[in-house]
Amino acid sequence: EVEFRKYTDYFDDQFDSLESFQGYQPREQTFRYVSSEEIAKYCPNGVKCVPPIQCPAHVNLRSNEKPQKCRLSSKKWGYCCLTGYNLTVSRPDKYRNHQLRNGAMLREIVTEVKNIAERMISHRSHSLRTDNPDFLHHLTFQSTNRNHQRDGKISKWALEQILTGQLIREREQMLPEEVFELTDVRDENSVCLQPPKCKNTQLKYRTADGNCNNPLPDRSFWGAAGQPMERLLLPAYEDGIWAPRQHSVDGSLLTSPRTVSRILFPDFDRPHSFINLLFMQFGQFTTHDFTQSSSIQNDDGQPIQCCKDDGSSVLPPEEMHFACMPIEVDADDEFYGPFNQGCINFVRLSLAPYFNCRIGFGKQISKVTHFLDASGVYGSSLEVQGLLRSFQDGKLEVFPRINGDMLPITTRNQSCGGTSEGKICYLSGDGRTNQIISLTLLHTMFAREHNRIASILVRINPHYSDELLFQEARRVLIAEMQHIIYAEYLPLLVGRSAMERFRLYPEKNGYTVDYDPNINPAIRNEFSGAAFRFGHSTVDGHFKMESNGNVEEKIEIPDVMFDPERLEQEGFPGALMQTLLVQNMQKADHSVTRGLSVFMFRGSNPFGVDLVATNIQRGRDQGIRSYNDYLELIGGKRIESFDEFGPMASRLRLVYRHPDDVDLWVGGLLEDPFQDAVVGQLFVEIIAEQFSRFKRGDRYFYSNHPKINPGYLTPCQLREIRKVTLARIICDNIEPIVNIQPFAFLTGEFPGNQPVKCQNIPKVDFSCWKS
Ligand code: HEM
Ligand SMILES: [Ca+2]
Repeated sequence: EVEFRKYTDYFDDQFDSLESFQGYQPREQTFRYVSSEEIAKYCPNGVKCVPPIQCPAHVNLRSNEKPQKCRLSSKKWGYCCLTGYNLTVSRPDKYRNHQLRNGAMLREIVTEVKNIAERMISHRSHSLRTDNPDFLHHLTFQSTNRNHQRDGKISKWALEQILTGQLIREREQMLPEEVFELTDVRDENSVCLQPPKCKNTQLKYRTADGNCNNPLPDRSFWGAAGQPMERLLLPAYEDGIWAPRQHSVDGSLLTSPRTVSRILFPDFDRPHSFINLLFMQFGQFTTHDFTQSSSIQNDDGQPIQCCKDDGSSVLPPEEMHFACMPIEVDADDEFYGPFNQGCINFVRLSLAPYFNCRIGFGKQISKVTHFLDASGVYGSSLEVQGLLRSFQDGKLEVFPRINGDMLPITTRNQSCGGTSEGKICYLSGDGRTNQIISLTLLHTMFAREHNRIASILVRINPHYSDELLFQEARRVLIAEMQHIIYAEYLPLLVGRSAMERFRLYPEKNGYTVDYDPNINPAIRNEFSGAAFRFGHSTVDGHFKMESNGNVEEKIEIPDVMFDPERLEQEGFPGALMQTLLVQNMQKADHSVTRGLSVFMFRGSNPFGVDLVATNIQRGRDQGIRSYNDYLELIGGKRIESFDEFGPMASRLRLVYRHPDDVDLWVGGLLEDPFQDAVVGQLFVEIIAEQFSRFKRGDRYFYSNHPKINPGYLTPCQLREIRKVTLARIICDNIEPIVNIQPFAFLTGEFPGNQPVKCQNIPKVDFSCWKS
């Protein structure tokens, strides 16, 4: 505690002396915090004391302000906070109170339930056949160089903890909070995970796995690969620990997500009026930088099967793995019915272990670094980074082919599905690269950009070693990506008001001093499990490939999932990029292409997986609370009648019993876009909150001041990075693009965005990198 105070004071001193900095505009102070460490009895007039989760760290606080701690009525401490204080979301109180047993009895219980937990985990159930469409779905959870054994071990530890907690609660009828307070639930065989240690907190370059970003010793792992997702609100797990949300507030079972999908998410062609498919594809590419969940597997590492072999129905309970949550399909399903498919495979997500054998509610693991650090290009571990480098002149390994440099072809025969002997599949920093061909194209483009930067750097600094060239080029590429995200991507996605309220616009000049070591950059479940999945609605079912202004070929997206081979056809990458630039994306609404909702990953099957149903089931698996709770979190009014959803009311009534049941992903997409944003207001808030964490919780954020960022850019370099646009990167790396709209995410028809010659798009001058 003492050390921590010293550290934050140190930051404060820095910030005070920085105010005179060029470009740093002190904002009007809305509220002066007293002393952060003191716990106040009352908050100043008009300010409420709320649990920390309700006081998002970014709103109305300046970099040098820390929220005042205060005493909540529950005796715990909270924050004096200007936002979120009208929140009343509370946990349903359906557990009987209980007196804790004495220590000896507890130990006995722990040993007993641990044995049960272990038996559950090692029970080997059916493994999914490789020709099942869900097999490809399962592949999207794989990392580039997955260490099966290590992943399996960590997943096992986590499950053991959680199942132990669940079993104790059930047996002893305890409140989840009481279970969490048990301080010692280990026995002699327990393996307790310790927080990783960071040897050097002043490294110039980011680590590969994101460790050592936060300079405080007890937080150095924040945002690192393998750390859990966190939450905006407490989970809606039905037992408070990990049981999925499966019941309506009236006690009946929630409707199957497949039924919700059929009734609420038809496939309409509703193109956005001025945003193109590149925006959609860049969104998925960015997603894969900050999140990758993982599904629980059989003990031997094989994917779990939850439906009968022929898919006609779910497995009988005694044969079903505890991680199964199969999606049931109605007999009258107009799509799956004729194929006699009564069941879609679905397996729950892996969890991250708590440190020191503590017990808490289930927290889903994310396998990639939570930071926006181009981990999709470089991998989320040193091991993968090593695999991707050529170790010559700082470059990534690529292979010159007919269309220019291509990513290495992976020899792991499963990366494009089990039945794909001889299929071409590429290797990059992310395991999902081959999922759809346009994603593979972006991975190819950014690998080329890295090598382009490295080759310029070696020219101006011939004395640099391979390592130095690699790290410098990586640092530049990460800065470019961060700049594109905050300057070009986000303003379209969340709109002007949120960009301002959450202070997300990149500064025009000078350094930023926004970093706050109190902000954990970790992904929120609500963000990755719901809000950022808005993107699924923006996907178009076809790529309309043009030639001289005529549509020459319509490529159906399921035909280019896990099958990127066309990138090797002469001219194809350029033609596909041109399509992404000119074809409009679909609107973010309650319409999703059948390419995702029934044909996804169909391979050679007549039917595929339903991504809409998967998103809904995933939210329930993660215990994401219902739409209404989040409306309240952002200060909105709860929906009391379905009529408030307008024309969708009658359809909603068919699939939900009560407005409080509406799943977050569903409710969010039913909202009209908020002002000039792509998504509705609730998703705007959740997304902006997260991107403010990516900015303010990342010490290495490209524009951070030298006193904050050990890998800071010089003023001259920063000035150059601010010239970067996605259009420039496309010009530099994708042939034969010679004309392009300056603002790459808007179609060329958008006023003022007519395509211009590449030579008229500003370029980064690398002379600032000479040393
Ligand atoms: C281009 C076609 C796309 C396909 C085939 C696709 C497919 C998938 C699949 C299969 C999952 C895992 C679902 C689960 O089991 O929970 C997923 C997750 C996700 N997708 Fe997509 N997606 C696409 C585009 C997008 C776009 C455009 C965005 C956002 C702009 C997006 C955002 C997400 C997010 C945030 C997740 C959660 C990732 C995680 O935490 O593991 N996706 N997607
Ligand atoms: Ca990352």
